Amino acid sequence: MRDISSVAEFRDFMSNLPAADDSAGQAATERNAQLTKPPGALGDLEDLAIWYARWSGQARPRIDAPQVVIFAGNHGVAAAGVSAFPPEVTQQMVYNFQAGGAAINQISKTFGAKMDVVALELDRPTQDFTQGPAMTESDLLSALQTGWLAVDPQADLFVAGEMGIGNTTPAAAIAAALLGGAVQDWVGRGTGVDDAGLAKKCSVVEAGLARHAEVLHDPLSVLQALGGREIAAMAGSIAAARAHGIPVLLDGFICSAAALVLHAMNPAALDHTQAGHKSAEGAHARLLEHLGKTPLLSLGLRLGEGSGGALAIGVLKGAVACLSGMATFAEAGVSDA
Ligand SMILES: O=C(O)c1ccc[n+]([C@@H]2O[C@H](COP(=O)([O-])O)[C@@H](O)[C@H]2O)c1
Ligand SMILES: Cc1cc2nc[nH]c2cc1C
Repeated sequence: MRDISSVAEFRDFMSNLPAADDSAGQAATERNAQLTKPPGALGDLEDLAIWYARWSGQARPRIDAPQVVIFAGNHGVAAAGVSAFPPEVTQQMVYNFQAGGAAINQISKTFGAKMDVVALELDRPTQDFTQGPAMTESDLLSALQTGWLAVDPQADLFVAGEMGIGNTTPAAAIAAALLGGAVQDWVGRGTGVDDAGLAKKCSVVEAGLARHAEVLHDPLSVLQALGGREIAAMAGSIAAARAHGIPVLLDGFICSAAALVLHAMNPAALDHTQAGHKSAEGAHARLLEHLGKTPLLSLGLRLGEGSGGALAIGVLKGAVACLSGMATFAEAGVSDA
């Protein structure tokens, strides 16, 4: 599928997802067993490389063209005082990404990833979700499409990142809506709000859940009612990567909330993804548990902008280089056990 032309078509795609390439996975598993190391000595790197083989469809894969995309969006709820920073920082950081001055520019460069920045109508924030749906259906579709089209079909690895002042609030609202539990368990300090800010975030999320109670059973309606453009774009991009056969590294809490929407639509939706890292935003660990994902890194990051996902490119590249580049016992003349 080259594009999505309606929300219904997206739903259809999500219920008919492409499968992994089991024969590439099988060949990679057999090769891994012959490599010059004690069985299992590369630990989680072995399963990681085999996972990449299955989802890239290459028995002896290489990672040469990773792509990081940062989706930026603005949020009506930001006006309610839910962030430690003012909303204009979203646009200012977009300029910083474009000028090469942000953390993600340095991390992408370090791991040989191309980086794209996609700003989604920053001068038209979503509606405050305590007052009405954050997005119209047409806003939702347009953000899903923007995300879908941002994925370079030639990329061999994709990292979904975001920038959006206030967006830990919609991310928490999505998680609370789809997974239940106490709102406080999903709300955290984001960019560093104080106790009053934290209490405000909880009441905003409570009000959003109450306002949209009738649509909470449907994941895409939750995304429309409580989400944001960059969150919907990340969801669209993760789905597009599946369509193109491109494995994905997820980033932090907001990226994982976008991924959760897809997972709620189809429990197999994230099989082509790995959690790049566990963020310091407290609810991220809980969210990853629900998604059944073990993070590759846990470095206390709470930056967003794809940073944790992009750092994990290094780990995945190392895993794949070992699988594909190591000699076998027979090739190296090393005695097998
Ligand atoms: O990725 C994370 O887990 C993460 C945790 C806390 C904050 N952030 C970033 O900080 C912004 C959202 O924080 P806030 O306080 O404005 O909701 C947004 O630009 C995110 O990229 C990101
Ligand atoms: C400065 C700044 C940089 C960011 N990068 C991602 N989210 C961010 C939030 C702020 C406030």
